[in-house]
Amino acid sequence: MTTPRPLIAGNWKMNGLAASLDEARAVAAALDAHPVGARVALCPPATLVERMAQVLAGTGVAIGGQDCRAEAGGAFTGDISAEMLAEAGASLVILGHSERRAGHGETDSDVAAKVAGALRAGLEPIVCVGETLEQRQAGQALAVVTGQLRGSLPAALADADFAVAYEPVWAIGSGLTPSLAEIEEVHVAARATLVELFGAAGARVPILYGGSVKPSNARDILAVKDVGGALVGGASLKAADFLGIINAA
Ligand SMILES: O=C(CO)COP(=O)(O)O
Repeated sequence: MTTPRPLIAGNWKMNGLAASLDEARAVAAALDAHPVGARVALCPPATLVERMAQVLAGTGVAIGGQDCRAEAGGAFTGDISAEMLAEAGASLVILGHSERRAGHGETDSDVAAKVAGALRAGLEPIVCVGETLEQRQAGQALAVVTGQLRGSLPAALADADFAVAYEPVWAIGSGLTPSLAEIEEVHVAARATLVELFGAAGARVPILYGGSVKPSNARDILAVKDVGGALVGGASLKAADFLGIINAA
């Protein structure tokens, strides 16, 4: 059984106006000049998905959304559906990011419904899980992560391409990261849960690490057992930094 290529995905969050597309262009040009083994994706704000897809058409960089609503359409002011993202040119979507879980009250079952919506539209979901600092300090990190996986991953994923991202909430944007041993402990537990839920297919699902990944720590983190890529926030906004991480994979 071959190991899937690592996935390095950039999450621009609510950053980026049209001028930022130059950074995406620079990433694609560098990868064109020096192809890499990793799969690469950029997830801009929804307003830039279509234009980024046009800018990056024909390059190896895939485009993702940062969230979608579960329904295909309807009276849901301000929301967008997976079908809309797909039509705009996205092939992936980040779901269940901690900033959505905390800031928008998304529960595991909300996330599972969104995952089903993404599959309906043919998008590859990247499903995020991760503990808060309080939960880690209380010794609950593994229970939180495996519980979120069980609640957020519908059975329909058994026949689909998807990825999981372990993002400890306290490591996001903080410059702090867990130790390599702590990352391995969570990824190994996440792998066991994926195998329990999806059998052999669960053994192949990429489990990304996210939270203060930068060029200087990417190589060590990406070498950890069961780390199958990275979900990168701040360091994905500048082409040079993002390329430093991509080249560490
Ligand atoms: O939340 C993240 C990616 O989804 C991580 O953000 P940072 O890389 O900025 O810590």
